[in-house]
Amino acid sequence: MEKARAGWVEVISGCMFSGKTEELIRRLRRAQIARQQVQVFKPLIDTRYGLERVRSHNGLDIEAIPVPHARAILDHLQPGTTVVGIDEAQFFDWEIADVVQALAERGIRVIVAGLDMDFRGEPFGPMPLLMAQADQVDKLHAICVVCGAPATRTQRLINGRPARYDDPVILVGGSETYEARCRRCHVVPREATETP
Ligand SMILES: Nc1ncnc2c1ncn2[C@@H]1O[C@H](COP(=O)(O)OP(=O)(O)O)[C@@H](O)[C@H]1O
Ligand SMILES: Cc1cn([C@H]2C[C@H](O)[C@@H](COP(=O)(O)O)O2)c(=O)[nH]c1=O
Ligand SMILES: [Zn+2]
Repeated sequence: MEKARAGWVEVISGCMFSGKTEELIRRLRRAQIARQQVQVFKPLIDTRYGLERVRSHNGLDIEAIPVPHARAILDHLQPGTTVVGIDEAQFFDWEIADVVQALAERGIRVIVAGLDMDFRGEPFGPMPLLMAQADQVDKLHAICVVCGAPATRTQRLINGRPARYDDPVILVGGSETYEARCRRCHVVPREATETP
């Protein structure tokens, strides 16, 4: 008996503005050109660019299905789908790792994009687990807006000042609240006395 085609998991990670969504869309478009059947999912929490699209900071976009939790991806999966894209994976519950594994076991190529670290520089949600279980991981860099070096961190600014360590982890937003920064220029005050 012929063995089923093996699936594959790719993770595209990095800080905000590093080109994760751009790269996700590039890979998905190439898959469509290759006549693969593609489905794209995103967490319902991210409503920045309209409900049913994933969009990059420089305006590329692709149709996407918003889902309230990871398991719902399996409910929406169509029988002929061969490639699944998932954006903003850091916002999903931990079950996303099992869902991604299950898709790969069904022979599907899964391409996941998400923030590796939150604004504090700490691992973000299920991303470390997804990265550990992936077949391929690409960590992208942005440009530090302060010094021009490669950026690996995301700076959160509240009223123009660095957000403090005890701020809530989840705050949906774009360039009005976040900047790409290198390790040296990234600031997260821990103590009240450190805030100007
Ligand atoms: N500091 C920055 N460094 C690099 N690209 C930036 C920066 N600020 C804005 N951009 C724009 O953001 C685009 C990447 O957007 P996107 O793919 O949505 O990133 P991500 O999904 O990683 O947040 C770049 O091609 C560039 O046009
Ligand atoms: C660092 C950080 C980011 N977020 C939010 C802000 C945006 O809505 C997304 C990231 O989008 P992108 O496609 O990577 O540009 O995540 C957050 O909620 N908490 C954080 O610490
Ligand atoms: Zn810098």
